[in-house]
Amino acid sequence: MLVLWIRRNYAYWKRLGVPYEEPHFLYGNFKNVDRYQHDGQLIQEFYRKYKGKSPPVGIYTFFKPVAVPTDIGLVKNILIKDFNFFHDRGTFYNEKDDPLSANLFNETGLKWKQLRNKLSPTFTSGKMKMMFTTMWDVAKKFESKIDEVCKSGEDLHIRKFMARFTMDVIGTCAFGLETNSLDSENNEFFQVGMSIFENPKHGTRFAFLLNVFGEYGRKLRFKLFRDEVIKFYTRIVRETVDYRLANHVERSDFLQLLIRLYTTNGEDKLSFNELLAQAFVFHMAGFETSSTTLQFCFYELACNPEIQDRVRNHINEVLEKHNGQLTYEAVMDMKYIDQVINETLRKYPPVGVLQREASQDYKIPNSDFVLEKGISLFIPSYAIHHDPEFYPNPSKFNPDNFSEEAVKNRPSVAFLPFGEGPRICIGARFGLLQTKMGVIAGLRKFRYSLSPRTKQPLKLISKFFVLRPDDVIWLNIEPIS
Ligand code: HEM
Repeated sequence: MLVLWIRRNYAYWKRLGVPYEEPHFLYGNFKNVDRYQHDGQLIQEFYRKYKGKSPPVGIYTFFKPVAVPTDIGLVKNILIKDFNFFHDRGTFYNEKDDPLSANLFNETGLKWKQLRNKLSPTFTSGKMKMMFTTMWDVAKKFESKIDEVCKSGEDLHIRKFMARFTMDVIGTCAFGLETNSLDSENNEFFQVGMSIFENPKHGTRFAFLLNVFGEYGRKLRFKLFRDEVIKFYTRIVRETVDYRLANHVERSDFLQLLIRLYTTNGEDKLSFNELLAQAFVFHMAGFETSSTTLQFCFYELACNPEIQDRVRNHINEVLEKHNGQLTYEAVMDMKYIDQVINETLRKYPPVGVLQREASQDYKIPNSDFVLEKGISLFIPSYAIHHDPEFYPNPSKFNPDNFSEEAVKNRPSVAFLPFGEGPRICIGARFGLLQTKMGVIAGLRKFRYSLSPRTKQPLKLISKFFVLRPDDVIWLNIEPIS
């Protein structure tokens, strides 16, 4: 019976006449993910093979059919124009046993929409401006810690360093907590936060399996996160909320905005678990994505000294224009850094595949194919970012890919580091700002080159979805006189 069921599932794309990749009997087309490949690179193989031949290619995660759009027009329709058909991601969560998992990223339907409306005001440019000074205080400390490493003559372990910086930024901006990870890694915040990605409860493959069997997963009481992670965040958020309410403490951070929604009696009210899940996702999504971006950015700057010099000169020129004052306006004026960060996000998008699920049948325009209700979609952002049609010589690190002219001449959805449409990353502004602060603080006074200890070429992996280098990147640092 089981074999028949599996065979029937694996005949899905053939029955519909959609070109497809032959699946492995158990894993579908995801046999090598986690072990040899990250999901973005795997999907890239299918994208390259079927682009121009069929608007979607059919694959399977385990037994579930997944459509991979290979046509940029279709990508735009799914993410933006016909979003009403594709408002959910279809990712697993289990509100009852793992409250952290019922967050904005995983929520579906009306609940997602209401939550998104409530949370969007948290991330306006006005709010970012308010957080600027707090962020820059952490960045200055980051600069002084680099100075210490520089004076010691040791190489810089770039992953840990960047993670410590972004952990402290998000710790203070999201929770109002001085996490002090830059002083020492031996604090619970850093250790537990890092463990989510270093030692995830499930690998990418198993997380995909949970997406396939969501209902059964909930019945069997599967969780996305380890018990110690759930306990830690529940305790820390509970203690901080109780303290602020009892002592009438108000701060300009994300938690304060969530507390306001928690204490209101109006329609916008959040329960404690809803508050907890959002505080958690801001923390989790907020530090690792920016930290990994900074890591790849400094790696590329070390490999491309002329670009590194150009960024440093640009910082100095803009600062001079702003009377030497590092203000929010001066940072916004540093356009070449935006180009460098965008090029980093193009080459190394932290999230290499965007997920969607069809909530109703969808006929693909100008074709006979119908994406049926319940079908998963994997938008191949990593593959699109490495497509020579949009980026000539895609393996070259070239910030000029983001000159005004170049951006104008490309479809907007050819650049998807934050996704697109109503489900675009809610924290994109914050992520970009903290990454930019890291670049400024890291580059003003120091020059970087690749240490011989760094293995080349870089091998990419993704544990728990976020792309990162498999081996440690070590950099040499020199002071700039
Ligand atoms: C460089 C930094 C970041 C990158 C590259 C990034 C990337 C992404 C991507 C690709 C998505 C999925 C979008 C889609 O499916 O269309 C996403 C969603 C999300 N991100 Fe980010 N992110 C970053 C920073 C942040 C920060 C700082 C926060 C919070 C403080 C955050 C919170 C979220 C949340 C809550 C969602 C789910 C949004 C929804 O479904 O409505 N991210 N992010």
